[in-house]
Amino acid sequence: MTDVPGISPLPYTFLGPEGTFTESALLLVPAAADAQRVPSTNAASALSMVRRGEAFAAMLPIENSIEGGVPATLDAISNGVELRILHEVVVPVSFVLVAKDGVRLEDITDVGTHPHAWAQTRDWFGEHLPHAAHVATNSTAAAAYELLGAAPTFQGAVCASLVAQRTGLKVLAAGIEDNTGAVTRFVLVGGSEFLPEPTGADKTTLSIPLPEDRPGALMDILEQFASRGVNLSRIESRPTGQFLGHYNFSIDVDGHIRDARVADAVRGLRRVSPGIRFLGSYPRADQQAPLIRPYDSDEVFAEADAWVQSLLR
Ligand SMILES: O=C(O)C(=O)Cc1ccccc1
Repeated sequence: MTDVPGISPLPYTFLGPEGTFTESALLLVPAAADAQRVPSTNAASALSMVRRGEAFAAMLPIENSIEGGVPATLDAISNGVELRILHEVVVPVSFVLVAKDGVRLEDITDVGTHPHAWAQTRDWFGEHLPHAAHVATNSTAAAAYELLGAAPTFQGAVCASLVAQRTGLKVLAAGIEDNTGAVTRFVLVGGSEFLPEPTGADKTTLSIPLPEDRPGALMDILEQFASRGVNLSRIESRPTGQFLGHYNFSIDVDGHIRDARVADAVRGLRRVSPGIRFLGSYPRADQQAPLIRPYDSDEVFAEADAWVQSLLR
């Protein structure tokens, strides 16, 4: 495994088209801001580009503080050829409602946007356009561009103000997010040959199939983290699609796979759920170092290992 190279000859891809919040997040990564960037239609096609070696890495939204995980991203990284999260970016987002010239607020019956943008503006629409129906699009910018197409299926779109500026669409309302403190987390996903170096403030993402349908199965998973003092910062279940009641747990924990306590938890998880996927260890956006109990430090793990080895000699 190698550290992430600074410069790549391959392009970066992102949930497009141009003007998505995901593109703005990608531009915050210095190496990507200087590289070629190619939009993808959805998470699955972005990751296919990486898997085929046509893109170095893909930037995708993974979670926000209002609606939780982004299912399309969680599913696309948990299935198929293994990939690694290399980097995360956390940004606040603000939305505008746009329409073509001449369309008034009261003319809007249907609104196109990404499901997470709709979830973050629900109260505003409840108050100002209570009868408006949501039409789901692959991204916010895709909705805005559809308004300019031949046969839009909605009259209004929720997107970034940047898209309104670029397209000339009229802003009918700005700052329509219900919660001004809401943030979205984006991840840069690359090939499984990369592993960013530990920084002391890292995150590890895992996808763990619930081993079998029996009492305590989830407890067995969680116990692996608890007993090594590994803190969870996100846990979500997604159906595997195989049969009803079969779930993958998508989990973020504090720490790097090179931290002894995280590696030991992952070893335990491999025994409990052999289908576990390691989806990467990467620096935390907020640079917050975790609290580690004295007996969960690398040194104490190493001492315990050495002691057992000495017993076997
Ligand atoms: O659709 C976009 O612009 C995206 O980048 C996805 C998204 C949607 C809503 C909030 C944050 C990101």
